[in-house]
Amino acid sequence: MSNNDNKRRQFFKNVSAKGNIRNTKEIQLQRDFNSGRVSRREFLKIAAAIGMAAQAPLFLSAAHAQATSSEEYDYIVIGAGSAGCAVAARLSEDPANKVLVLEAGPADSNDYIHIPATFPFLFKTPLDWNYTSEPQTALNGGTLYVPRGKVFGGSSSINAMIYQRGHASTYDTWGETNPGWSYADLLPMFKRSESNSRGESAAHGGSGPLNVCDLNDPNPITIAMLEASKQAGYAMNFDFNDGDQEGIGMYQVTQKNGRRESAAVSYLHPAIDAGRLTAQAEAMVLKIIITDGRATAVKFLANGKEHTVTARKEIILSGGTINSPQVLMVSGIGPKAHLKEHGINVLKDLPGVGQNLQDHFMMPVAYRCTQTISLSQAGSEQQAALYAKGKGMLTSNIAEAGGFLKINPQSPAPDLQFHFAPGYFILDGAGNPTDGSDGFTILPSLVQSKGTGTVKLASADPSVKPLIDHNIFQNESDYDTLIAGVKIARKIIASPALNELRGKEFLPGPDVQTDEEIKTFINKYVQTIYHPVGTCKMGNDDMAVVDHELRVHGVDGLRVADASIMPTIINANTNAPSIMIGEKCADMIRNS
Ligand SMILES: Cc1cc2nc3c(=O)[nH]c(=O)nc-3n(C[C@H](O)[C@H](O)[C@H](O)COP(=O)(O)OP(=O)(O)OC[C@H]3O[C@@H](n4cnc5c(N)ncnc54)[C@H](O)[C@@H]3O)c2cc1C
Repeated sequence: MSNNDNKRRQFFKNVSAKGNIRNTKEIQLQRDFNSGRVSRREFLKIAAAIGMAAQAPLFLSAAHAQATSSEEYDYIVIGAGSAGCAVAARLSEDPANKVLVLEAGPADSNDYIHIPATFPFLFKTPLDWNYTSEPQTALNGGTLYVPRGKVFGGSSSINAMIYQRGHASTYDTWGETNPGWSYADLLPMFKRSESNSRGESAAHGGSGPLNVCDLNDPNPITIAMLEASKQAGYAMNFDFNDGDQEGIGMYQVTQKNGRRESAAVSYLHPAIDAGRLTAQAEAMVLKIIITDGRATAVKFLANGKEHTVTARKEIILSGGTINSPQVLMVSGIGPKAHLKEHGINVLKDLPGVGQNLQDHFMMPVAYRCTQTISLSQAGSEQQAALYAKGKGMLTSNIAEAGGFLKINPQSPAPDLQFHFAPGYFILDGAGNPTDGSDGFTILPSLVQSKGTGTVKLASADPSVKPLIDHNIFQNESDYDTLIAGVKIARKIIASPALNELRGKEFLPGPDVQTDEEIKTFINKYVQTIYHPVGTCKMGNDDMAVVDHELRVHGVDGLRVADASIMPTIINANTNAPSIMIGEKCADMIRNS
């Protein structure tokens, strides 16, 4: 049994003992509903009777929404992730639009999605596409783990819930060649999506579907890390999204009452419940069908059978940065020579499909903690009881705080981000000590990496994982930023505010001091921050895949709306921008 399985079991024992997770009756009801033994109406009635009503919409599987080959829709959205949920829900606001969402993964009924602190338990489960990069030259053949949500909500159902938009200058650069994409153009989209618990302001929305708030119960270690940062000389930042990104502070999170606000919770479920759209779970899209240069239908696999549904108006591909280029390529849209290599009939030669992969990279500076107050204690009965009240460690998003600094003074935006975790977070959690000890971690994060990578097909068969090559540290200067980050993390941790909590340095460890030693350590412990973007980039150059209205160049009736369209990576976490892209796409379709 893996370390993760053990943790899951222990955690479940404690939490379910307090009855805060669904009880046996609720689980049985869910099973009966999923298998079709009870109808949706009966489900809601029984859920009300057993006191599950408030949560019931989350557990309503859309498995009953079966699209069949004979059906036609106005819009078909491929992928119920951050962007897909937003675009589909917005399009469905017009009752004249018949909208279908096809999602390869299941509905989001797994408890670990909704309990914030348990998202790493979803890694490498069936709710994760569970990709691994190709061996990386700079890492001496080492690989990077690339989790991607395969479930309603997509990656927003398994992410760390940090709410960030990134620096305005990145969008302004996009806007130079893509009309309508400067930060000033996009701010209304960010605000429209957001309901910030601090209220509406010039920078924030107060009544959008996506709930954003301060953490209900920040860990005392996090508070001490902020104080230590101040002592180390860094400015405090109360709001990273109001135009001034630099400094250190608490992160706002996509949560409500201590529960996750995924794009499915905020956009998709309300639309399903209102009967405005059809969302089909466990429907794996195999191919977009192009007839005479127009995308007309989608072929998908559900319950072991292939179906083809027709789109009267448009198809919107929101499969995410890894899967969207794969779906395009297996459908005949992509670099000619590469498609031919796999025996795919080339319908549109677009050399940029799968190119321009960009990501963020981070690494742990971890210390033992001398008090038993870190997230290692999150599975206790006491914490389970607190969780029932929307408090305690289970409401933690793990990366509770952090900030942004500019290491290279020429950089238009901060190039180094920090993630502060009041627990261990080493090698995607898989490298955490197994002794149950307490610890904390600062993760310096490279957010303006200079290289680009690729997503290529391993096969024409859509069920075969594509080849992901980050080409990490293609540019030697990227090391300098992370090495600077390690030194700053150590400086912060050495500050007096952490005197009562600081144990021994666990990683890199006292022996690792020179730049060369730190570089060797980085090559062993670096990981992605799970922010791949750019593989179907927007623009009008030869390598662009979509135009500024997200329409695939040279193919009618087909748009891409997800993180893959970013021409350059923003310098912060990518969920809110992906949702914004969904909002923007819906707007452009409505106005077309
Ligand atoms: C572990 C983790 C932690 C993260 N932490 C944060 C964070 O704290 N803050 C933040 O801002 N960002 C975070 N991110 C990044 C952020 O969540 C993503 O950038 C964002 O969700 C991407 O949205 P998307 O719409 O591009 O793709 P996704 O949300 O990944 O959606 C793609 C959807 O398409 C579906 N799909 C793909 N192929 C097919 C197919 N063939 N047929 C049918 N369906 C298909 C997928 O199953 C998925 O549901 C994190 C990501 C991960 C994985």
